[in-house]
Amino acid sequence: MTASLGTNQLRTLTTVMDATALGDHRAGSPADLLVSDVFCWLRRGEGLLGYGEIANYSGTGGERFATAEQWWKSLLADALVVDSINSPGTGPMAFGSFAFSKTSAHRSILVVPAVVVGFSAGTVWITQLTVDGTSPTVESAHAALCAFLAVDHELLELPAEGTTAAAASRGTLTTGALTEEQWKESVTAGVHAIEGGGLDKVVLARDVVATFEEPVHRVSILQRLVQLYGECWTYGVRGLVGATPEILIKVDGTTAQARVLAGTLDREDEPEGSVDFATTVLGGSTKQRQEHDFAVRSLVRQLAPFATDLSFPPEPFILELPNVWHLASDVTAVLADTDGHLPTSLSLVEALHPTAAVCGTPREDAGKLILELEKMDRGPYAGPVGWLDGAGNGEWGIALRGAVLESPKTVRLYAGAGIVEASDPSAELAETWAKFRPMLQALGLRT
Ligand SMILES: C=C(O[C@H]1C=CC=C(C(=O)O)[C@@H]1O)C(=O)O
Repeated sequence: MTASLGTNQLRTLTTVMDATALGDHRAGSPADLLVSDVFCWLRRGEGLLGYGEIANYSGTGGERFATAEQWWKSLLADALVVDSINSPGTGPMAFGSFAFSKTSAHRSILVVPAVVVGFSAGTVWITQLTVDGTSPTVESAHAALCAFLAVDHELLELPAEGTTAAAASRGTLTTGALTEEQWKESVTAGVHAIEGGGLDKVVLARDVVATFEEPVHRVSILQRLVQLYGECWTYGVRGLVGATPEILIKVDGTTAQARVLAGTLDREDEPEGSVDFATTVLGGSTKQRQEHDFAVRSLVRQLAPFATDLSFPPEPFILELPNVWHLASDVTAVLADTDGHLPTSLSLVEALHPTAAVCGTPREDAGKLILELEKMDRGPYAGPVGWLDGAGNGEWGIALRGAVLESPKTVRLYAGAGIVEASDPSAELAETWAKFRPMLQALGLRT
């Protein structure tokens, strides 16, 4: 583990944001406040944006969640907090992204920003965080935000509205770890492993690499995802960007919620299709229902020890996204209090990750097969991405429908599909293309 923080205690100040203090800067909606290296967690006009970095944790291995939590707790231990709002996401907070696998070389991170702007239920707040011994004030918080927005404005020539990240620079797509044929062979091997007994489901993913002539604009990727995939959670944590429809866990006080997805239908194959059509096709497919049920059961099994009450509807609903329909189940839990302590969002992430929506059933066997068949390090793909605060609240999505900006002109995209006994390799391959679509659109490689 490595960690960096100033020598002084963490000090934070949270206050209702005064939009007029932003002067010329875009005042209103979160999308107006996106800048090139912003930390981002947004959905339907609500969420959190972070600017700058004052402290961070980074680590690898099986203990990455526990060591990150310890680091966060030690930072909070003597923090000086002034918070006039006191709701999830106010006060001390950090953005995070964790590697999918404990064997990954990719470093999991928690990053404490210098300034946070939050949007929730009509309230807009600003938090300034310091570790350099200075005490934030209402004025210094707004001034710091203005500085981040102004610098970015000077550095970045934003593409005209409506243009896409890569519109100015042609991009090419190349194979990642496996060719399409090789990946289909891996799917066939996965199906054989399931037929052999002991394994019910394995989620197999693949990567493709987009290379551009000109540097891509991270900010316009985020803008485009927010604009096109408003129903999803648009995330940006350093080089990791995307718009996920799946929530691993959200903690708000004593309540926890998850949105479990598994079971997919490409909307492009059925341009005239409606939600009713998707209900019939997805809901009526034993294969899709099986895939979904494994995912729900794995989440519920892992969450149950932390809950006094846990509920989910008997039937999944259809989640309609611009690219696909999914079978979806929202699970709600009342968290159990142990010796006066509720589980934190990060401790639940540790217990729940990876669910059968991104790994398989049984988890251990599926995990081993993924390493063997995918021939790649998933890095942060399908790992938890989101934020936590000082009170234990947080929102953690599963990093799907995303990509890693590996260099200014290179972007690696990831997508996977749940494999069960009835899986057809060509259909699963087509499904990965449907799941690449949000990032391809954001990069201007598809309409
Ligand atoms: C593994 C991915 O999606 C998961 C989430 C929803 C539906 C899925 C499916 O139908 O296979 C996957 O379990 C991905 O987007 O890369």
